[in-house]
Amino acid sequence: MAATIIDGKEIAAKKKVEIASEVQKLKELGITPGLAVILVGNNHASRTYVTNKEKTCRDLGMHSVLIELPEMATQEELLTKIEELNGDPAIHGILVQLPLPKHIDETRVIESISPLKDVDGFHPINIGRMMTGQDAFLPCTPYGIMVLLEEMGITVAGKHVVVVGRSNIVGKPVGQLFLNQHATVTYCHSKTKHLQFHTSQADILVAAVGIADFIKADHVKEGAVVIDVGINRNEAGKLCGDVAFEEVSEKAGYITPVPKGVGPMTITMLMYNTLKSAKNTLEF
Ligand SMILES: Nc1nc2c(c(=O)[nH]1)N[C@@H](CN(C=O)c1ccc(C(=O)N[C@@H](CCC(=O)O)C(=O)O)cc1)CN2
Repeated sequence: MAATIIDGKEIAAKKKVEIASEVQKLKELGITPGLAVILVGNNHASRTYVTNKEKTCRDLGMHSVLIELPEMATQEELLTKIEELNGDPAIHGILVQLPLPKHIDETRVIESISPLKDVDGFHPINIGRMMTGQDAFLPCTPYGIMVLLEEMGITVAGKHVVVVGRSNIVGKPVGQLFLNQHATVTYCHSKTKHLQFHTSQADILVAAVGIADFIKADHVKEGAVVIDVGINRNEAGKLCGDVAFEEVSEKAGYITPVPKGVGPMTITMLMYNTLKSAKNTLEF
């Protein structure tokens, strides 16, 4: 039987209505959640994401600031800008769009953002808090995946989750979030031997490798939940995920499509984190 499609666009739309309503309540108390997004250089995809972030902010009634720096901006210029935003009371969230140009040290930049405004959830303090189960800003794509499963009524506790990929942005943190919810987690990566042996045992399989159509039906257990985090272009230039959707959807129980699966949740959870940060400034 064909898999149930997890409609990320629809779930994101529902969440955004909830966020917009919370934003209105906060505005009545005199606080408008504010997000600053910094874009360095001319990466075409990054510009599209940043424009979508700005638009979503406006749609939800939030304040949004876009700071554009040229490709050749120095690391010092970027750090000075972040320092300014760290001290700006109208800004509750700061995000530096990744990837950065090669001459800029990404780790140094992420660590310069105040952990209290790190709505991307990439700062080591937020990562550490997440790992120890404390309140933290959770990275938006992994957080979005957890919300998708919750909205679909898919339980996580006791499940065997296999994550293929170990990036700092998606693979590592998503495994941790599953562990926090009492799943048994296996990480696979480019050096993993017998990949299919591992993936075919997964109750929930997360593909975050960045290779078009990498996960085939043979990698998947009958009835598994398959989460596709990939955003790739195939030889024909068509947007596609890490999962060979046509064949895998014949075997899986649930599957996220690309586009309109995990992707729309990333920006939605960014809005959620910005709202959360603004709420944190409320004095009781
Ligand atoms: N500072 C950050 N940089 C990057 C992040 C991030 O979370 N923080 N994630 C990605 C890019 N990204 C947001 O920044 C992002 C990627 C994809 C989507 C999305 O909605 N994708 C659509 C398809 C879009 C298309 O047509 O190209 C989908 O899957 O439906 C949203 C946000 C790297 N950088």
